[in-house]
Amino acid sequence: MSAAPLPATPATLAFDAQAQQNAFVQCVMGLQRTLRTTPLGWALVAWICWGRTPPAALLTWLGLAAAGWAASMLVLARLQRAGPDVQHHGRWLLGVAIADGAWWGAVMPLLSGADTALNAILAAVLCGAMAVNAPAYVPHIHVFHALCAAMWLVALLSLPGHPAPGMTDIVMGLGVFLGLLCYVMRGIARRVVEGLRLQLANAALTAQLSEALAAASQQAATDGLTGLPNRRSLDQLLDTQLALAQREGRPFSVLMLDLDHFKAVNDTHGHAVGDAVLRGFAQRIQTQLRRSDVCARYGGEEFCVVLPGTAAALALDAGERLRRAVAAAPLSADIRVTVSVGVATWQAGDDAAALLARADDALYTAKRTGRDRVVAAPPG
Ligand SMILES: Nc1nc2c(ncn2[C@@H]2O[C@H](COP(=O)(O)OP(=O)(O)OP(=O)(O)O)[C@@H](O)[C@H]2O)c(=O)[nH]1
Repeated sequence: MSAAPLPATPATLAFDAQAQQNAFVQCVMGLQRTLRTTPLGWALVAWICWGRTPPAALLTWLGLAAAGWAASMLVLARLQRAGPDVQHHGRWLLGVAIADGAWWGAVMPLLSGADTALNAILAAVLCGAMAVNAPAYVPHIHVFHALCAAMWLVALLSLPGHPAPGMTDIVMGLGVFLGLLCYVMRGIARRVVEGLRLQLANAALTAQLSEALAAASQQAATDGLTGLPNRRSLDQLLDTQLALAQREGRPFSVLMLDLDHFKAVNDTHGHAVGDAVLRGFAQRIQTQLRRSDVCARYGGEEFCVVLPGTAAALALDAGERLRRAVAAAPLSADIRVTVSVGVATWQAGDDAAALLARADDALYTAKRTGRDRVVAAPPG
């Protein structure tokens, strides 16, 4: 049972083109392999004909075969270097096949004679040669048809005035065998090419899926408005930092930042401007951080900065730096805002909730004592 063909869409047509190119490359490589074993076929023919056909005829055929073989090898090497351009190089492959078929077919007019048994054996050798060649041509089966046709047509040349009885039957039998071989190989070829297309379709689908998955996980971790990591990412980051702190005693701090009187910005200028201010705020903060520091949107106009490897004093400095950077220039158009900052540094026994709660308390103190200031949470 053959695989169901893919429906014709732009994507599947692209797979078709790609599958054809792959098939072409495989065909060229397969032929090179087969041609390397061809001299064994010559040896067989020479052994069979030795003492039974005139040496001049045998030498003529061997010379013809060697010339055709060398030319085919050269063309295939060139095709391999040229790459999988089926449109431009397909006819060269066809040429190789026709030449191969012709010199194999020349066995009959050149080497067959009055000895019917010899003629039948030669025909059997030709059948074997075509059967050996067939797998190499499977990805490009119409070329195999040309090979068989060329061989049989040249074999037909032996018929007019042939001295041996039954020669017509032998050549016709050869034709029947080649016809059957072509028919069977055609079915196999269809399945192979379909398999190649499905393989490519699968690979493309897998690539699309992993891209979509990467985009989805990126989206799930990012705040849509500011492009900063969201609360979910923050939780993961805090877990990592807590594990490091607990295992290695490495300190880290968090800053809780909340824009001052942000409601007034929305009320005065509208929500869209408020959004622009939040984006400007996110950008401003990011320009002030080290590569290892992470600013996440905690929710609304509240943000949380995680400072890995940072003890209390340096965290306070960082908070102050951020506060000044925000107040220094408008965040969007001519809208200036200030920010209040609460600082908390991890201490043994803290989990994420306790650490954030201490930072939040410090932030609340900053708000309560006038805003636009940085307050560190007391230890304990
Ligand atoms: N434009 C915009 N506004 C937001 C967003 N999220 C929260 N807000 C607004 O932020 C404002 C927060 O107001 P409040 O909690 O009263 O705080 P505040 O006005 O900043 O006052 P203080 O924090 O006490 O200084 C509310 O008006 C929210 O609607 C957002 O994504 N975009």
